Amino acid sequence: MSESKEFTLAEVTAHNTKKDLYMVIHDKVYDCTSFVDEHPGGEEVLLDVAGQDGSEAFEDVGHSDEAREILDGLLVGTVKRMPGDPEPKAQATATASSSSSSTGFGVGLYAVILIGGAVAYGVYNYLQAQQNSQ
Ligand code: HEM
Repeated sequence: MSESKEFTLAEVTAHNTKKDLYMVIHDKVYDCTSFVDEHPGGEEVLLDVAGQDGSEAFEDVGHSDEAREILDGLLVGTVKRMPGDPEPKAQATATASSSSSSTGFGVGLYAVILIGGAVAYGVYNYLQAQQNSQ
């Protein structure tokens, strides 16, 4: 099998058993069938993401360079994204976290405007009172 073969996500999904296990990591397709029994983290975790995008699961563990070398040896192709396919996992997470942090900033911004307005109003009233008393 050549490394340049392209798979749609639907094609990868079909390889979801212990005897035929493909996995997508960072938009590359890996045939992990021969590695299932050797995985130091056990076969269960690999079966959990069989035929799916395992990028997040793989990165969460903080696999070593050695693990990444093994991964290179299992490469069979790349993902061919079709219209309507879900976004790559890693990117989807980044978008989600950046949008949540921008929401936080939005709330903070409102607070600054409100407090700033209240302070300005207080100062204005104070100055008026000062002027009136003169
Ligand atoms: C084909 C993809 C994968 C390869 C080649 C691989 C390879 C390895 C290797 C070599 C180790 C030993 C520690 C290290 O060198 O980092 C390891 C540990 C581990 N892996 Fe994976 N792994 C893969 C996918 C996954 C996935 C998808 C998960 C899901 C959570 C996972 C979970 C773990 C865990 C929990 C350990 C720690 C085991 C321990 O220290 O007791 N691995 N993996």
